[in-house]
Amino acid sequence: MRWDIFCKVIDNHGDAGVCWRLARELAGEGEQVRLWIDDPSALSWMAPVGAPGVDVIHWRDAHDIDAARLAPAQAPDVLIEAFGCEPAEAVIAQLARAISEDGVPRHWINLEYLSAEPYVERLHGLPSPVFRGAGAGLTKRFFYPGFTPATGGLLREHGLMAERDAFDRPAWLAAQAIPWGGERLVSLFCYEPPGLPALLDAWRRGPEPTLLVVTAGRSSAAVRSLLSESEVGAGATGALRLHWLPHVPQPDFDRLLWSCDLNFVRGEDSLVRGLWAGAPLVWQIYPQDDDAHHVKLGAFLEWMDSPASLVRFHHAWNGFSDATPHLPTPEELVQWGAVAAGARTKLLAQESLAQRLYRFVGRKS
Ligand SMILES: Cc1cn([C@H]2C[C@H](O)[C@@H](COP(=O)(O)OP(=O)(O)O[C@H]3O[C@@H](C)[C@H](O)[C@@H](O)[C@H]3O)O2)c(=O)[nH]c1=O
Repeated sequence: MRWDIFCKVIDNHGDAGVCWRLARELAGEGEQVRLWIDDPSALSWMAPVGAPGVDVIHWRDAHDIDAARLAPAQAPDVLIEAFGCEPAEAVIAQLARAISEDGVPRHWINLEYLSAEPYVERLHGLPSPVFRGAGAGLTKRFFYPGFTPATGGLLREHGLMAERDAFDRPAWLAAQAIPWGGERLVSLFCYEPPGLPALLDAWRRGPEPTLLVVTAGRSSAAVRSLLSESEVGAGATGALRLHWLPHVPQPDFDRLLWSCDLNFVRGEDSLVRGLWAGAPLVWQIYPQDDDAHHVKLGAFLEWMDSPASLVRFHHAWNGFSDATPHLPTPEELVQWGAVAAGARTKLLAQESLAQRLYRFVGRKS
């Protein structure tokens, strides 16, 4: 089938990250995928070598499409609109014309944001008639990723767990030049978490040595802003050593999470990757103006069966409470790890997002 995925980059890397993973996975299943994206710059490090079967096209090139001159077979079988981004009219026109001409079932899907809130099960799959523009008269359907069987599920490639099981941690760390000496290894991917200064301070004071692998971009800027020049230069402060990771391709980002004893993730895609890693994780949720993210975080923590210590830590890390995050004790880390592993087991018993997407469009995976 032909799949057209439309992606508008709003901010950060989640829009491109989710769309790229989906495109790559569908192409891996033998699909023809065009990923239309208005700002492909992040793909230069996220996916530097691309993927067979995925054409990345700049959104503006859609203006050159003359829908009236294209055969229906050139229209998408499935048009995926990521996060309500309103795909290019020319491709919608192509879809509409093909539907009217060849009678082949075609689909327009609005891929939504991930949440563990109950509304996701209610809204997943609902139709939304289109009244305006080139698509007037068509119906799109909502596809909500989620954590339960009644939702659209989570992106998970075939064979991911086998790869994770065969993963050689010391070899990968050495290949990335991450100078791990056997100490507690922690990854940091975040915005500017209110709990960061307290946590850096706690790591600095010990009691055990920690190597913090700081990802590129906002995470690294946030940490650097809290250290002195000499600490940044030395890459160390007290019991804490720091490694500044450059932007790495998505598969290496995943391997970073597989390597660490504790992962700090943010947004949407890295949360899912943290769940597949199965190690203790702490999530900085993408903040929303109306504080809707408070409820969203609560729903996720509840779905995870999080113990009180993990809930408290999340509230402090995200600034929902005045408390400062304390270093998790070894016992707490064990408990958080058990919770993460349990969550992963629950998810692995379910179909992946791509498998559910196939059923959604009436195909077997
Ligand atoms: C740091 C780093 C990230 N990545 C990838 C992993 C993920 O695919 C992507 C980061 O995406 P996220 O984890 O979702 O976090 P994010 O904060 O970048 O994206 C956010 O963007 C907002 C607009 C959305 O509303 C949020 O829900 C969220 O998706 O970047 C790499 O591939 N290499 C790297 O070195």
